[in-house]
Amino acid sequence: MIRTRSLAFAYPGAPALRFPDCDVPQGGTLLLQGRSGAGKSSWLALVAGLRAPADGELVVAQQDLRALSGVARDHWRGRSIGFLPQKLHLSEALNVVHNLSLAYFAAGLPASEAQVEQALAALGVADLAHRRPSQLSGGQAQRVALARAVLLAPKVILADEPTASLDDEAAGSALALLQQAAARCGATLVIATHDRRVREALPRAQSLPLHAPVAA
Ligand SMILES: Nc1ncnc2c1ncn2[C@@H]1O[C@H](COP(=O)(O)OP(=O)(O)OP(=O)(O)O)[C@@H](O)[C@H]1O
Repeated sequence: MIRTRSLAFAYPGAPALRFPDCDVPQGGTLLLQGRSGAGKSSWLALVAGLRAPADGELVVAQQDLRALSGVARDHWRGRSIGFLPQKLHLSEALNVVHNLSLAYFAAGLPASEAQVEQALAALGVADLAHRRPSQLSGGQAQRVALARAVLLAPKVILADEPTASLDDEAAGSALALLQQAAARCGATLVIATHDRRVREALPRAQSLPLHAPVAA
């Protein structure tokens, strides 16, 4: 679940971004929509506890994020949030299994290679376990990154423009994988997008339209 009230954030020297209130139940799907610069990535960073709000209430997966700081917030994020960033951030120094294992360190948990293999198998990429990221196609890398995002059965999955630069067939399959992964964890799914194909594919999803601040 995600609940925000009067949520605001400001980059130094920039006008405040003020976000509309939002209530998404556990297991619900939210499309975070708005054109480039409207604040989608900033909203995701607030909900992931990567940035602190300048103002407002923010409750994610039953946790009031204002009550958490430092290491406690990092561990909460590692256990509660599955993040599928637009740039996948897979380390070329590590193979696929070891890339996924980093999720345990971030959450302060002991790593389990068996669980990593299960997560890869659930996304149909078990045979890629010992490859380096540069040996994966774009679609395979996205599946691996999604396996990493859902490895610890997060309460909330945040996907930043998951269909950008994908053709129609690949976009459809990325959305189906995201929905299946969220359903398996009972997670709330947030997709930040300005791709109209996402709205068409998920007609029943809640929508949170964002608007860029008007320059003073
Ligand atoms: N580090 C930063 N410092 C200052 N301003 C920033 C910073 N990051 C983003 N902004 C500004 O904050 C606003 C919201 O940016 P944000 O990246 O959240 O938008 P977005 O909707 O995700 O855009 P896009 O679809 O292009 O990724 C924009 O006006 C942007 O220029």
